[in-house]
Amino acid sequence: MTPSLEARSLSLTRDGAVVLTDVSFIVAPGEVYALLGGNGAGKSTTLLTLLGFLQPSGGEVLVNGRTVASDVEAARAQIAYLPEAASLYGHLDAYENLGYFLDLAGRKVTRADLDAALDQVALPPEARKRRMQSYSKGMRQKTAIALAVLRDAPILLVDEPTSGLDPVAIDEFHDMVKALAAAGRTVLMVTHDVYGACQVSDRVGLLRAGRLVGSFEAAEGSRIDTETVHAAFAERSAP
Ligand SMILES: Nc1ncnc2c1ncn2[C@@H]1O[C@H](COP(=O)(O)OP(=O)(O)OP(=O)(O)O)[C@@H](O)[C@H]1O
Repeated sequence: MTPSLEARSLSLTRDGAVVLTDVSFIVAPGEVYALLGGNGAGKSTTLLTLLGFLQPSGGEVLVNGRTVASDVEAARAQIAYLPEAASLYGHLDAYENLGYFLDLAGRKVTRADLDAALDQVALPPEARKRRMQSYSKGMRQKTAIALAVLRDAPILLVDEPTSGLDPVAIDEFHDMVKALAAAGRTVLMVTHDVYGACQVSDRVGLLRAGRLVGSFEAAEGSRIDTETVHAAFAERSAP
């Protein structure tokens, strides 16, 4: 099966500094993959490279089996990118935001379609007509995920999804990710959160100083062991 996302011996230099070195991973369709690492490990850089905003200095990145550099627009059309702060308009309500961005993407949707997507992410109906500047981070994130669902993007790239969320919102986010994956979408999330990564992911890659130093997979019918990943994360020097 063609992977949804792939990094092949990816290396990258930013402002003369080596930021990624020989990073390789595969994310299969319908899989949740967490790229875990500390500050400055290269997680966001990896996402930006998959989106074609940064160019590899070595190796390549592929979306659905095609090198991103060969057709950046085709790659981006497959991807919904959720940056840490969801970029929606505070002076518009949820319906207006979704309508505006879907219009830009050339999608025609009805109010019923919007409500169905907002139901799916459990955004309370009474909030939907409120300006988004009054939303909590969790509510903004739900709206952004509803947008990704309505755009029908098969791949979601999510940057630090749970930072600043309360425990209930974190659980809701994890449930959404699992539901999206169960419906066949591929999710790559970058995070510092060992526990969350292990809860929700099929596989976890550990990035340290731009190198992938560990890869963890759940045994059949169980979750990835948080203790093992935490111990690897906490190691000071790369093996
Ligand atoms: N615009 C930039 N120009 C040059 N170097 C950058 C730039 N942005 C990030 N870097 C450097 O690239 C390295 C990786 O940064 P990146 O943002 O990918 O890390 P990260 O793992 O996402 O970190 P964090 O968890 O803190 O968000 C760091 O050393 C950082 O200083």
